[in-house]
Amino acid sequence: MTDLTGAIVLGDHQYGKAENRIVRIYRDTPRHEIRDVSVSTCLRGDFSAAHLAGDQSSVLPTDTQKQTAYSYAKEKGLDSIEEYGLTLARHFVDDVAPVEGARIEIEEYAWQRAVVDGAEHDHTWVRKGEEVRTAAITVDADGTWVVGGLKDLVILKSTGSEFFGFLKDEYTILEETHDRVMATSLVVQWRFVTTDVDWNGVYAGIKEQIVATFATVHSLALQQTLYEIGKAILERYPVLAEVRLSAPNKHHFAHDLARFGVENDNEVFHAADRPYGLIQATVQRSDAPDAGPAWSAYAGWLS
Ligand SMILES: O=c1[nH]c(=O)c2[nH]c(=O)[nH]c2[nH]1
Repeated sequence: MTDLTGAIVLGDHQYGKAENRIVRIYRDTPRHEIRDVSVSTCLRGDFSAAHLAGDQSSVLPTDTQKQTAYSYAKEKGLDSIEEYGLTLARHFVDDVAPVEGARIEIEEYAWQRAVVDGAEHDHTWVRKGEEVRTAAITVDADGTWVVGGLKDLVILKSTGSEFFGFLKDEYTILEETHDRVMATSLVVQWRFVTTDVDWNGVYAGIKEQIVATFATVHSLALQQTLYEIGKAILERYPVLAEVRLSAPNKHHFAHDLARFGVENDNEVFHAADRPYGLIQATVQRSDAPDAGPAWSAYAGWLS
Protein backbone atom coordinates (compact mmCIF):
# COMPACT_ATOMS: atom_id res chain seq x y z
CA MET A 1 0.00 0.00 0.00
CA THR A 2 1.18 3.51 -0.84
CA ASP A 3 0.82 6.22 1.81
CA LEU A 4 -0.71 9.48 0.64
CA THR A 5 1.16 12.66 1.47
CA GLY A 6 -0.81 15.42 -0.27
CA ALA A 7 -2.03 18.50 1.59
CA ILE A 8 -5.44 18.25 3.24
CA VAL A 9 -7.93 20.74 1.89
CA LEU A 10 -11.63 21.48 2.24
CA GLY A 11 -13.72 20.21 -0.64
CA ASP A 12 -17.39 20.76 -1.51
CA HIS A 13 -19.48 22.04 1.32
CA GLN A 14 -23.04 23.27 1.82
CA TYR A 15 -25.28 23.89 4.80
CA GLY A 16 -28.83 24.69 5.77
CA LYS A 17 -31.83 23.69 7.87
CA ALA A 18 -33.23 20.31 6.97
CA GLU A 19 -36.86 19.23 7.24
CA ASN A 20 -38.65 22.31 8.56
CA ARG A 21 -42.17 21.00 9.16
CA ILE A 22 -44.45 23.85 8.16
CA VAL A 23 -48.24 23.75 8.14
CA ARG A 24 -49.95 26.70 6.48
CA ILE A 25 -53.67 27.26 7.04
CA TYR A 26 -55.52 29.66 4.76
CA ARG A 27 -58.42 30.96 6.92
CA ASP A 28 -59.58 34.06 5.09
CA THR A 29 -63.02 32.50 4.57
CA PRO A 30 -64.95 29.97 6.71
CA ARG A 31 -63.75 27.24 4.31
CA HIS A 32 -60.12 26.85 5.31
CA GLU A 33 -57.33 25.41 3.15
CA ILE A 34 -54.30 23.47 4.38
CA ARG A 35 -50.74 23.00 3.10
CA ASP A 36 -48.47 20.58 4.98
CA VAL A 37 -44.82 20.57 3.94
CA SER A 38 -41.30 19.65 4.95
CA VAL A 39 -38.80 22.23 3.69
CA SER A 40 -35.03 21.81 3.56
CA THR A 41 -32.99 24.92 2.79
CA CYS A 42 -29.38 24.70 1.66
CA LEU A 43 -26.90 27.47 0.92
CA ARG A 44 -23.84 27.11 -1.34
CA GLY A 45 -20.87 29.42 -1.72
CA ASP A 46 -17.49 29.95 -0.10
CA PHE A 47 -18.06 29.19 3.56
CA SER A 48 -14.54 27.86 4.03
CA ALA A 49 -13.71 30.34 6.83
CA ALA A 50 -16.35 28.70 9.02
CA HIS A 51 -14.87 25.25 8.42
CA LEU A 52 -11.20 26.24 8.58
CA ALA A 53 -11.14 29.01 11.19
CA GLY A 54 -14.49 29.04 12.97
CA ASP A 55 -15.22 32.42 11.40
CA GLN A 56 -19.00 32.85 11.12
CA SER A 57 -19.00 36.25 9.40
CA SER A 58 -20.32 34.78 6.13
CA VAL A 59 -22.65 32.29 7.77
CA LEU A 60 -26.35 33.07 7.71
CA PRO A 61 -27.46 30.83 10.58
CA THR A 62 -29.53 27.79 9.79
CA ASP A 63 -32.00 29.16 12.32
CA THR A 64 -32.42 32.29 10.18
CA GLN A 65 -33.06 30.08 7.14
CA LYS A 66 -35.72 28.27 9.13
CA GLN A 67 -37.38 31.51 10.26
CA THR A 68 -37.41 32.75 6.66
CA ALA A 69 -39.06 29.55 5.47
CA TYR A 70 -41.83 29.97 8.06
CA SER A 71 -42.36 33.65 7.42
CA TYR A 72 -42.47 33.20 3.64
CA ALA A 73 -45.30 30.68 4.09
CA LYS A 74 -47.36 33.72 5.17
CA GLU A 75 -45.64 36.60 3.36
CA LYS A 76 -45.33 34.93 -0.04
CA GLY A 77 -47.92 32.17 0.28
CA LEU A 78 -47.72 28.45 -0.42
CA ASP A 79 -49.89 27.86 -3.45
CA SER A 80 -47.47 25.35 -5.00
CA ILE A 81 -44.27 23.95 -3.52
CA GLU A 82 -42.39 24.77 -6.74
CA GLU A 83 -43.31 28.48 -6.65
CA TYR A 84 -42.67 28.76 -2.91
CA GLY A 85 -39.27 27.06 -3.31
CA LEU A 86 -38.32 29.38 -6.18
CA THR A 87 -39.17 32.45 -4.10
CA LEU A 88 -37.14 31.19 -1.16
CA ALA A 89 -34.12 30.21 -3.28
CA ARG A 90 -34.09 33.52 -5.16
CA HIS A 91 -34.24 35.42 -1.87
CA PHE A 92 -31.17 33.69 -0.44
CA VAL A 93 -29.15 34.17 -3.66
CA ASP A 94 -30.28 37.74 -4.40
CA ASP A 95 -30.40 39.22 -0.90
CA VAL A 96 -27.71 37.44 1.13
CA ALA A 97 -24.28 38.54 -0.13
CA PRO A 98 -22.08 35.46 0.47
CA VAL A 99 -24.67 33.06 -0.94
CA GLU A 100 -23.80 31.96 -4.49
CA GLY A 101 -26.37 29.22 -4.79
CA ALA A 102 -29.39 27.92 -2.95
CA ARG A 103 -31.17 24.62 -3.10
CA ILE A 104 -34.61 24.13 -1.59
CA GLU A 105 -35.98 20.61 -1.25
CA ILE A 106 -39.63 20.20 -0.31
CA GLU A 107 -42.01 17.35 0.42
CA GLU A 108 -45.75 17.91 0.59
CA TYR A 109 -48.17 15.69 2.50
CA ALA A 110 -51.73 15.60 1.18
CA TRP A 111 -54.85 16.04 3.31
CA GLN A 112 -58.37 15.23 2.16
CA ARG A 113 -61.37 17.20 3.35
CA ALA A 114 -63.41 15.23 5.90
CA VAL A 115 -66.94 14.31 4.85
CA VAL A 116 -69.45 14.83 7.66
CA ASP A 117 -73.15 14.02 7.16
CA GLY A 118 -72.49 13.74 3.43
CA ALA A 119 -70.89 17.21 3.14
CA GLU A 120 -67.26 18.34 2.94
CA HIS A 121 -66.19 19.90 6.23
CA ASP A 122 -64.79 23.44 6.29
CA HIS A 123 -61.89 22.92 8.67
CA THR A 124 -61.31 19.20 9.19
CA TRP A 125 -59.19 16.94 7.01
CA VAL A 126 -58.06 13.31 7.00
CA ARG A 127 -54.46 12.67 6.05
CA LYS A 128 -54.26 10.99 2.63
CA GLY A 129 -52.19 7.83 2.68
CA GLU A 130 -51.18 8.42 -0.92
CA GLU A 131 -48.01 9.67 -2.51
CA VAL A 132 -45.78 12.49 -1.26
CA ARG A 133 -45.27 15.35 -3.73
CA THR A 134 -41.68 16.60 -4.00
CA ALA A 135 -39.80 19.56 -5.44
CA ALA A 136 -36.13 20.53 -5.63
CA ILE A 137 -35.26 24.06 -6.65
CA THR A 138 -31.73 25.25 -7.36
CA VAL A 139 -30.76 28.86 -8.07
CA ASP A 140 -27.23 30.06 -8.76
CA ALA A 141 -25.38 32.54 -10.96
CA ASP A 142 -25.78 30.26 -13.98
CA GLY A 143 -29.52 29.77 -13.79
CA THR A 144 -32.58 28.25 -12.17
CA TRP A 145 -33.51 24.57 -12.13
CA VAL A 146 -36.80 23.05 -10.97
CA VAL A 147 -37.31 19.32 -10.47
CA GLY A 148 -40.82 18.21 -9.55
CA GLY A 149 -41.70 14.75 -8.41
CA LEU A 150 -43.46 12.28 -6.22
CA LYS A 151 -42.47 9.35 -4.01
CA ASP A 152 -44.18 6.50 -2.16
CA LEU A 153 -46.80 6.02 -4.87
CA VAL A 154 -47.68 2.41 -4.04
CA ILE A 155 -49.36 0.77 -7.01
CA LEU A 156 -50.25 -2.84 -7.92
CA LYS A 157 -51.80 -4.65 -10.86
CA SER A 158 -53.11 -8.18 -10.43
CA THR A 159 -52.51 -9.25 -14.04
CA GLY A 160 -51.16 -7.80 -17.30
CA SER A 161 -47.55 -8.46 -16.29
CA GLU A 162 -45.14 -11.14 -17.53
CA PHE A 163 -41.46 -11.93 -17.03
CA PHE A 164 -39.87 -14.52 -19.33
CA GLY A 165 -37.00 -15.04 -21.74
CA PHE A 166 -34.41 -13.79 -19.27
CA LEU A 167 -30.74 -14.76 -19.28
CA LYS A 168 -30.10 -17.96 -17.35
CA ASP A 169 -27.00 -19.46 -15.76
CA GLU A 170 -26.29 -22.25 -13.26
CA TYR A 171 -27.77 -20.18 -10.40
CA THR A 172 -31.03 -19.32 -12.13
CA ILE A 173 -34.00 -20.98 -10.46
CA LEU A 174 -36.60 -18.27 -11.19
CA GLU A 175 -39.45 -19.67 -13.25
CA GLU A 176 -40.77 -17.81 -16.24
CA THR A 177 -44.22 -16.34 -15.80
CA HIS A 178 -46.85 -15.06 -18.21
CA ASP A 179 -49.18 -13.81 -15.51
CA ARG A 180 -47.96 -12.23 -12.30
CA VAL A 181 -48.78 -9.49 -9.83
CA MET A 182 -46.70 -6.37 -10.43
CA ALA A 183 -46.39 -3.95 -7.54
CA THR A 184 -44.05 -1.13 -6.66
CA SER A 185 -43.62 2.05 -4.66
CA LEU A 186 -42.69 4.60 -7.29
CA VAL A 187 -40.27 7.48 -7.00
CA VAL A 188 -40.50 9.71 -10.08
CA GLN A 189 -38.82 13.07 -10.64
CA TRP A 190 -39.11 15.33 -13.67
CA ARG A 191 -36.92 18.26 -14.75
CA PHE A 192 -38.56 21.40 -16.09
CA VAL A 193 -36.94 23.63 -18.71
CA THR A 194 -38.95 26.72 -17.72
CA THR A 195 -40.48 28.30 -14.63
CA ASP A 196 -43.54 29.51 -16.54
CA VAL A 197 -45.62 26.53 -15.46
CA ASP A 198 -49.06 25.75 -13.99
CA TRP A 199 -47.33 23.79 -11.24
CA ASN A 200 -50.40 22.23 -9.63
CA GLY A 201 -52.05 21.42 -12.96
CA VAL A 202 -48.94 19.74 -14.35
CA TYR A 203 -48.48 17.75 -11.15
CA ALA A 204 -52.03 16.41 -11.28
CA GLY A 205 -51.62 15.52 -14.97
CA ILE A 206 -48.34 13.68 -14.43
CA LYS A 207 -49.70 11.65 -11.53
CA GLU A 208 -52.74 10.70 -13.61
CA GLN A 209 -50.42 9.73 -16.50
CA ILE A 210 -48.23 7.56 -14.28
CA VAL A 211 -51.20 5.62 -12.94
CA ALA A 212 -52.83 5.26 -16.37
CA THR A 213 -49.62 4.04 -18.03
CA PHE A 214 -48.88 1.55 -15.25
CA ALA A 215 -52.41 0.18 -15.58
CA THR A 216 -52.66 -0.02 -19.37
CA VAL A 217 -49.18 -1.05 -20.55
CA HIS A 218 -49.03 -4.84 -20.83
CA SER A 219 -45.74 -5.26 -19.01
CA LEU A 220 -42.96 -7.63 -20.02
CA ALA A 221 -40.77 -6.27 -17.19
CA LEU A 222 -40.78 -3.45 -14.67
CA GLN A 223 -37.98 -1.95 -16.78
CA GLN A 224 -40.36 -1.65 -19.74
CA THR A 225 -43.11 -0.14 -17.58
CA LEU A 226 -40.72 2.51 -16.23
CA TYR A 227 -39.62 3.50 -19.73
CA GLU A 228 -43.22 3.73 -20.94
CA ILE A 229 -44.17 5.91 -17.94
CA GLY A 230 -41.25 8.28 -18.57
CA LYS A 231 -42.02 8.43 -22.29
CA ALA A 232 -45.72 9.16 -21.73
CA ILE A 233 -44.89 11.99 -19.31
CA LEU A 234 -42.43 13.57 -21.77
CA GLU A 235 -44.87 13.22 -24.68
CA ARG A 236 -47.58 14.96 -22.68
CA TYR A 237 -45.46 17.81 -21.29
CA PRO A 238 -43.02 19.63 -23.62
CA VAL A 239 -41.90 21.75 -20.64
CA LEU A 240 -39.99 18.69 -19.36
CA ALA A 241 -36.52 17.56 -20.46
CA GLU A 242 -36.01 14.44 -18.41
CA VAL A 243 -37.76 11.98 -16.09
CA ARG A 244 -35.97 9.83 -13.52
CA LEU A 245 -37.68 6.77 -12.05
CA SER A 246 -36.85 4.38 -9.24
CA ALA A 247 -39.02 1.37 -8.48
CA PRO A 248 -38.64 -1.45 -5.96
CA ASN A 249 -40.15 -4.62 -7.39
CA LYS A 250 -42.48 -5.57 -4.54
CA HIS A 251 -42.52 -9.28 -5.24
CA HIS A 252 -45.76 -11.20 -4.75
CA PHE A 253 -45.07 -14.94 -4.72
CA ALA A 254 -48.00 -17.30 -5.29
CA HIS A 255 -48.18 -19.32 -2.06
CA ASP A 256 -47.98 -23.07 -2.40
CA LEU A 257 -51.41 -24.39 -1.43
CA ALA A 258 -51.00 -27.67 -3.37
CA ARG A 259 -49.57 -29.12 -0.14
CA PHE A 260 -53.10 -28.93 1.22
CA GLY A 261 -54.76 -30.12 -1.98
CA VAL A 262 -55.96 -26.57 -2.63
CA GLU A 263 -55.62 -24.98 -6.07
CA ASN A 264 -53.95 -21.54 -6.23
CA ASP A 265 -54.49 -19.95 -9.64
CA ASN A 266 -52.77 -16.63 -8.80
CA GLU A 267 -55.22 -16.01 -5.97
CA VAL A 268 -53.17 -16.16 -2.74
CA PHE A 269 -49.72 -14.55 -2.51
CA HIS A 270 -46.91 -14.00 -0.06
CA ALA A 271 -46.18 -10.26 -0.24
CA ALA A 272 -42.42 -10.35 0.31
CA ASP A 273 -40.83 -7.46 2.18
CA ARG A 274 -37.18 -7.95 1.24
CA PRO A 275 -35.01 -8.42 -0.65
CA TYR A 276 -36.57 -6.58 -3.57
CA GLY A 277 -35.45 -5.88 -7.11
CA LEU A 278 -34.65 -2.19 -7.51
CA ILE A 279 -35.08 -0.92 -11.04
CA GLN A 280 -34.00 2.61 -11.98
CA ALA A 281 -34.03 4.51 -15.26
CA THR A 282 -33.73 7.96 -16.78
CA VAL A 283 -35.89 8.81 -19.79
CA GLN A 284 -34.89 11.98 -21.57
CA ARG A 285 -35.20 14.00 -24.76
CA SER A 286 -32.25 13.85 -27.14
CA ASP A 287 -32.16 17.66 -27.08
CA ALA A 288 -32.44 18.00 -23.30
CA PRO A 289 -30.45 21.01 -22.08
CA ASP A 290 -27.65 20.39 -19.61
CA ALA A 291 -28.95 19.43 -16.16
CA GLY A 292 -26.45 21.67 -14.34
CA PRO A 293 -26.89 21.23 -10.57
CA ALA A 294 -30.56 20.14 -10.91
CA TRP A 295 -29.85 16.69 -9.44
CA SER A 296 -27.21 17.76 -6.93
CA ALA A 297 -28.94 16.81 -3.69
CA TYR A 298 -28.84 18.38 -0.26
CA ALA A 299 -30.68 16.18 2.26
CA GLY A 300 -29.61 13.00 0.42
CA TRP A 301 -26.04 14.17 -0.30
CA LEU A 302 -24.30 11.14 1.13
CA SER A 303 -27.07 8.62 0.59
O1 LIG B 1 -39.64 -6.90 -13.96
C1 LIG B 1 -38.66 -7.56 -13.55
N1 LIG B 1 -37.40 -7.18 -13.88
C2 LIG B 1 -36.28 -7.86 -13.47
O2 LIG B 1 -35.12 -7.49 -13.81
C3 LIG B 1 -36.48 -9.00 -12.67
N2 LIG B 1 -35.63 -9.89 -12.08
C4 LIG B 1 -36.39 -10.77 -11.38
O3 LIG B 1 -35.95 -11.74 -10.70
N3 LIG B 1 -37.72 -10.48 -11.53
C5 LIG B 1 -37.80 -9.38 -12.33
N4 LIG B 1 -38.87 -8.64 -12.76
